[in-house]
Amino acid sequence: MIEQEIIERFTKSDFWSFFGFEYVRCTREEAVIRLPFRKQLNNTQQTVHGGVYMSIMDTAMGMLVLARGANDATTIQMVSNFLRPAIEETIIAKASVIKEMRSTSLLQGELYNESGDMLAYYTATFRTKK
Ligand SMILES: CC(C)(COP(=O)(O)OP(=O)(O)OC[C@H]1O[C@@H](n2cnc3c(N)ncnc32)[C@H](O)[C@@H]1OP(=O)(O)O)[C@@H](O)C(=O)NCCC(=O)NCCSC(=O)Cc1ccccc1
Repeated sequence: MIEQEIIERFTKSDFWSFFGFEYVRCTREEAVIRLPFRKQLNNTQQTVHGGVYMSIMDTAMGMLVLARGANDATTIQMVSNFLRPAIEETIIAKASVIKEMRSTSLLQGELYNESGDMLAYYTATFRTKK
């Protein structure tokens, strides 16, 4: 059972509204959030900044780890494979758990545009407290 309180803690945070994330779903299997384009997210090449890619993915992964029952969690490692620039388009982040261990969780994630093209692929490790 997914903790609604965790989802609300994320969606009501200042960080969430600063970026303009939109909640799609969070099940035990995956967390999905969206980020509609606005020009403030662009780098100087007029593509969405790589740090924005990592921010939405870290947020989706953090939500999933906590919603699955960890009392506390923090990212200790995250690898971003930037596959395609986002040019004036909505970004969709999908995070899932590969393996939950005693004190760490291994996650994977993908970013897509609305056409279904993969923009980036992630693996990350979260330190967790049960
Ligand atoms: C807490 C800790 C990770 C480690 O505590 P410390 O006191 O420094 O060290 P201590 O020695 O006590 O280690 C304890 C245990 O940990 C282990 N270990 C340590 N390092 C590593 C490693 N690199 N890799 C693997 N394991 C490691 C160590 O072996 C030990 O294991 P043991 O207990 O013997 O089995 C600290 O370095 C830290 O806060 N880093 C910053 C994290 C941060 O800022 N992330 C970004 C913000 S998150 C975000 O924004 C997303 C989000 C949103 C919402 C919700 C969720 C997520």
